[in-house]
Amino acid sequence: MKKGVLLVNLGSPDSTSPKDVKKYLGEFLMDERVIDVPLWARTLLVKGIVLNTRPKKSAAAYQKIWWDEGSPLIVLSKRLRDKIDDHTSIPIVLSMRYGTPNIKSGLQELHDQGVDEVLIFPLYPQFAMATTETILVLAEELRKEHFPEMQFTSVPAFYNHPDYIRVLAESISEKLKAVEFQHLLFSYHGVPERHIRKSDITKSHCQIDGSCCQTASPAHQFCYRHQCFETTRLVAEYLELKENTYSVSFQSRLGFDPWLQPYTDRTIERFGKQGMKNLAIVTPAFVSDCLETLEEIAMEGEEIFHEVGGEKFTVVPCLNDREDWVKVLSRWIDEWAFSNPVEA
Ligand SMILES: C=CC1=C(C)c2cc3[nH]c(cc4nc(cc5[nH]c(cc1n2)c(C)c5CCC(=O)O)C(CCC(=O)O)=C4C)c(C)c3C=C
Ligand SMILES: [Fe+2]
Ligand SMILES: [Fe+2]
Repeated sequence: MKKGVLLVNLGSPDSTSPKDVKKYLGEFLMDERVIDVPLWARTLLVKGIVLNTRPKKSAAAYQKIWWDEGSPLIVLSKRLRDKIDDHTSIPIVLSMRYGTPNIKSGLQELHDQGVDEVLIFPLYPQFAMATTETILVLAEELRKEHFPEMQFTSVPAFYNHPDYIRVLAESISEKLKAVEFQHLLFSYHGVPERHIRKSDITKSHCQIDGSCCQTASPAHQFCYRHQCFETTRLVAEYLELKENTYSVSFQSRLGFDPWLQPYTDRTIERFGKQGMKNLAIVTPAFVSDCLETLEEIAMEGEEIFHEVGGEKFTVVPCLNDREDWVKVLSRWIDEWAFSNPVEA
């Protein structure tokens, strides 16, 4: 059998035009693992309401961060793929869950290269049904329908992997070594609380209260909230951060359901109002800089902080195509490809 890797990230619109943004948001938000309500309700909400208003607003936000080469998320993911490709001999293809290049074309590309054993590699450190799970489910549907001879293995969430923690912690320490900051905020993409309960394999562990995520449980294999806290705890331990000098918040909420709290925008506002002058922020749910880090955090977040009296707002870049990150990913891929040889 011949091995290959499908790296998968979230995806972006093809351009910043409201038409392309509408197409992208339509695909994204009609995913039953993103907006997890019955099809009729999702259709009414997304096609009847959200797609009539949000594309214009989102397109304006994308225009603020778009690069000459295209969407930062896609450009940075391509750079990462190319650098990994320089380190390893097995085929590496990049796909996006929404928009282009899509997962079907990625699998086709691997198939055309003779690959029949594929490592599906969702580029998300923490598991969520709206990210990792939707990739794995779609890939499996496509395999059954179009590539039945292929075999898939997938990379589990790496939120607590020592290599990931080290690289993330080093990236923070590099950015902050010459910066004075009073507090480091770990801002993760939010999800509706309902998603956490749905992913609870024990069906009773996740209460989304003060203690469940700190109490050992098999539910944590699929608990996004627990995994965010663990990433934070391990990075804080690595960097020897003192208690009360760091905390967790959740950004990018959409709609009226309760999402994971505390919300990032309100946290930034509260810090400023309490008199904090220097705030640093890191966004570990994203491995590539994107709309949510470059616009929502680095632009809007900074504006909120300044409006309430904050002075210095430092944003740690995502891992993107950092050399140590590329080396870690290449090694993980090589370990999968070469430590487990399939008999001829
Ligand atoms: C309504 C539901 C959404 C859920 C649940 C959600 C979870 C989730 N998303 C990411 C990563 C990214 N999201 C990005 C953009 C984005 N996310 C949503 C909605 C949900 N995300 C929307 C509507 C958008 C589009 C922009 C907008 O209109 O606000 C991005 C950036 C994409 C880019 O092109 O740069 C990323 C990355 C994670 C990790 C996650 C759950 C853990
Ligand atoms: Fe999102
Ligand atoms: Fe939990």
